[in-house]
Amino acid sequence: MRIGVPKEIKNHEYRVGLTPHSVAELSALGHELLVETQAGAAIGFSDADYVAAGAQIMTSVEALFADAQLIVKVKEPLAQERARLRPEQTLFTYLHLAPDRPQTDDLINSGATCIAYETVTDAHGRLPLLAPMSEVAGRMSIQAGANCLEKAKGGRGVLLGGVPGVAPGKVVILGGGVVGSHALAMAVGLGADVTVLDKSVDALRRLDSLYGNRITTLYSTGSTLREQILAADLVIGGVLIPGAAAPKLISAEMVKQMQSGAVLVDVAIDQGGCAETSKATTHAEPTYVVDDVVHYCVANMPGAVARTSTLALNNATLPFVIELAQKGPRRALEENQHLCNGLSVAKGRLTCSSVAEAHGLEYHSATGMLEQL
Ligand SMILES: NC(=O)C1=CN([C@@H]2O[C@H](COP(=O)(O)OP(=O)(O)OC[C@H]3O[C@@H](n4cnc5c(N)ncnc54)[C@H](O)[C@@H]3O)[C@@H](O)[C@H]2O)C=CC1
Ligand SMILES: CC(=O)C(=O)O
Ligand SMILES: [Mg+2]
Repeated sequence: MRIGVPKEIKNHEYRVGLTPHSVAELSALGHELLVETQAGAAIGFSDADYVAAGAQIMTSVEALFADAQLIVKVKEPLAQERARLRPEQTLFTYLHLAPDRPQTDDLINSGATCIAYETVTDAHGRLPLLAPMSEVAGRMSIQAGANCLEKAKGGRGVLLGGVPGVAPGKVVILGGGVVGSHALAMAVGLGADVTVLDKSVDALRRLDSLYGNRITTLYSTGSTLREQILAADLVIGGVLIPGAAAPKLISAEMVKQMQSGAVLVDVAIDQGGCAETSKATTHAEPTYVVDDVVHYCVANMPGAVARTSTLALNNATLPFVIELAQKGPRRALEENQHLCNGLSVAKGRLTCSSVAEAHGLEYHSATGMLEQL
């Protein structure tokens, strides 16, 4: 199969879909790898490294999209990339379609087979291709939040760990999944006072068994949530309903009542964000202020630590890329239900029910579409 790896073009996005190590694995299996020039250069993967791994370097991204049967990326395709997709092509990347109608419409119109990393599942009901980036973003959320709490950044001038004789900062984490548990590890490491809220008692039980009375776990209800948000120095938004738009747990009215200079790091922004006041930002301009609350809403946080993130992402995606390449998309999707759970768009139809619901569009079962691929 001809596999194309374009250079990412989102703001400050330095990750790349396949590392030279992954390219070498695919190349050894007899696949043809087309890598856009400089695709990994920013994180130390030179064109020469890709050539040594068996790739052909493409100076024209148009030619790459025209030739490749499978496109492997990191971020959702931007408008100019979507315009290059062809009906015979398979796209394998993060999509985050529920909060993004223009992208949803373009992918439907492209006719391409679009598989979203973030809804591929595993045998334990987890999201193995989202997890590595959630680990990165969860860990980063505390360093980003600590930074925003500094006065010069608009924050309330609180040091998360406190000092002897002064209480630590109060961190409230919404969602005790992958983002939440990795944020928790960092916040505890810094010596902050940490509370985690979730609707899943199992998630809270797991965190309680790891941290005991070092942290507070709370079942999330309207009133526990409100009480915690209003008292917080730093709020981390890490909730997820797979594939769906994030639930708006923090109203604009709650933001008004938060402490002046408090910080919200809304990691869930890639699914639309969990606060009514959240809107996506970029690494170039990561924050804005609403009612004295600093909002950090970068939708591609792991792009900032792109080398670590690319390696972690490839560890998880490579087996699926190999399966797609070896079997072809139709047989790979037919034989692997977990991969098929990632199928979002096929032959101009939406095959992810939560995305269809978010946009009020018609849903077609993925399995029903496979015979047309
Ligand atoms: N901004 C960025 O750069 C990145 C964003 N993300 C996003 O972070 C979010 C979280 O991802 P993960 O931690 O991997 O998900 P996860 O599925 O591991 O955890 C989500 C948790 O939220 C809980 N939850 C769902 N609805 C809730 C509610 N109404 N109240 C309280 N808890 C609720 C679930 O029970 C679950 O424990 C996702 O939107 C993901 O796409 C992930 C990586 C990078
Ligand atoms: C998950 C995601 O949106 C990212 O890693 O950028
Ligand atoms: Mg206020």
